[in-house]
Amino acid sequence: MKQDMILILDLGSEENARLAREIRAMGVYTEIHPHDITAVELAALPGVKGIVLNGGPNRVVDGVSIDAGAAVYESGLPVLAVNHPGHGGLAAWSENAAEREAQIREFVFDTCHAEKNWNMENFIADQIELVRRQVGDRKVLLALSGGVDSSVVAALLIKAIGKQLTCVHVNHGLLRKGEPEQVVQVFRDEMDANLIYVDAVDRFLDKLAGVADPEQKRKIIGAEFIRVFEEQARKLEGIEFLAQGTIYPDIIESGTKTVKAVKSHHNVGGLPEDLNFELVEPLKMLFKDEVRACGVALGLPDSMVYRQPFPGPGLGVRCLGAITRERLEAVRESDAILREEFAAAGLEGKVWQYFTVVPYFKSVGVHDNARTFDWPVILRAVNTVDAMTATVEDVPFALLQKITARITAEVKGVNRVLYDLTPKPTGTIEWE
Ligand SMILES: Nc1ncnc2c1ncn2[C@@H]1O[C@H](COP(=O)(O)OP(=O)(O)OP(=O)(O)O)[C@@H](O)[C@H]1O
Repeated sequence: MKQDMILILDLGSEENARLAREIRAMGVYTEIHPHDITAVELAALPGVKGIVLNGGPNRVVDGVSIDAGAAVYESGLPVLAVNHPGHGGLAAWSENAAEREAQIREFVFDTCHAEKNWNMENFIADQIELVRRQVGDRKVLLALSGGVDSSVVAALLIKAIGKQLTCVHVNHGLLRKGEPEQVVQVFRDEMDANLIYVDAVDRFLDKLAGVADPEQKRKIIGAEFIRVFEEQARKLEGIEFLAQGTIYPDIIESGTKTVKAVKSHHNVGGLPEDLNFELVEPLKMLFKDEVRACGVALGLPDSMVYRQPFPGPGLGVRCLGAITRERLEAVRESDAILREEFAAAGLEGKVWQYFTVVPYFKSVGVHDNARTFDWPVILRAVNTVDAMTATVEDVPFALLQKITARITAEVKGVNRVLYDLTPKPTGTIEWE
């Protein structure tokens, strides 16, 4: 490993992740570890130059105050205690941004003498080496959605182990226009990966036929995905590893007391035990913006690396109620027009998330002097910082009119366009 590291020990502070990002932004690598790290574990971490004990009110659990073990205080490494009474250090990080930065810099550079050697090039070189060491000449399987995380894992592993990696992309019919094609083009054609493309559209849509309940729809999509992926995995011989796009927030977001509670929501969970894979998770120490930077450094297209968040069940939750192929096409086509027009208007990357929804009722319209009875398309465009609350984008009226004209002219079965003006709360971002 080529990097110096500042270790942040988790005493329950909610701002560990923020601090870790701030230090990384200064060019020094950080990791967050549980407060009860042992001397052996500590010695096994490469390049540690100093330790921050980030305290705060949460370090008292059930009346008992958590503290780091003797290993930390006896390590001989510089230790900065913050908001951790009885241990000196700082009473608190400053509220003032410039002062806070100065406090961090003083510890990282003046006290610990850490070097600024955290960058994507070093990270990628290190991960390639680690993956090669872990995998040897054996084989790895990856479920590749075309989303940011699994795409970056794929690009990294192709670099590290080439054809020892097999990627499986499942087209369940609920992806956006052009996405399955882009996965094939980028990974099979341009990066020469072993890519298995599974056309499971009929399977998914048949299973979903007549199912109107949103929760039920999500469950069916999730369960069917596991089934399809498992079938593919069983057909392949000699695979010992499963690669996953686990990222750092997946690991630390639940860690108020300790980071040991690794969340499994990101995993291709639910695979039968007898498949018995060992995991390869090369992005598990990266924050989302670092994952994107890694993707760019590996040569992935911007449209893949900067794509807006997309729900796991895909367009299935935007084709309201029981999914039909016709309405699903109306969602896909109208979504493509919305994305095209937002990009042309310079809103791509500025608006957090925007998409279209097609409900299951129809309304009367007129086209070429004839009566129509077709669906409406609902446009949604929102901004949010944390997805807990969201505001509605103030889209220029002329742009809304242009999008309306295109959708009603180009999308089959649609005769009306509506704009959703509801912030969150009271409306959620997605409709289902
Ligand atoms: N259509 C698909 N084909 C293959 N793998 C998929 C597909 N959909 C999801 N996966 C796998 O399941 C994981 C979790 O999917 P989820 O929809 O929650 O996306 P995510 O957490 O945003 O990750 P990503 O950015 O890779 O899509 C993905 O990382 C990928 O490995």
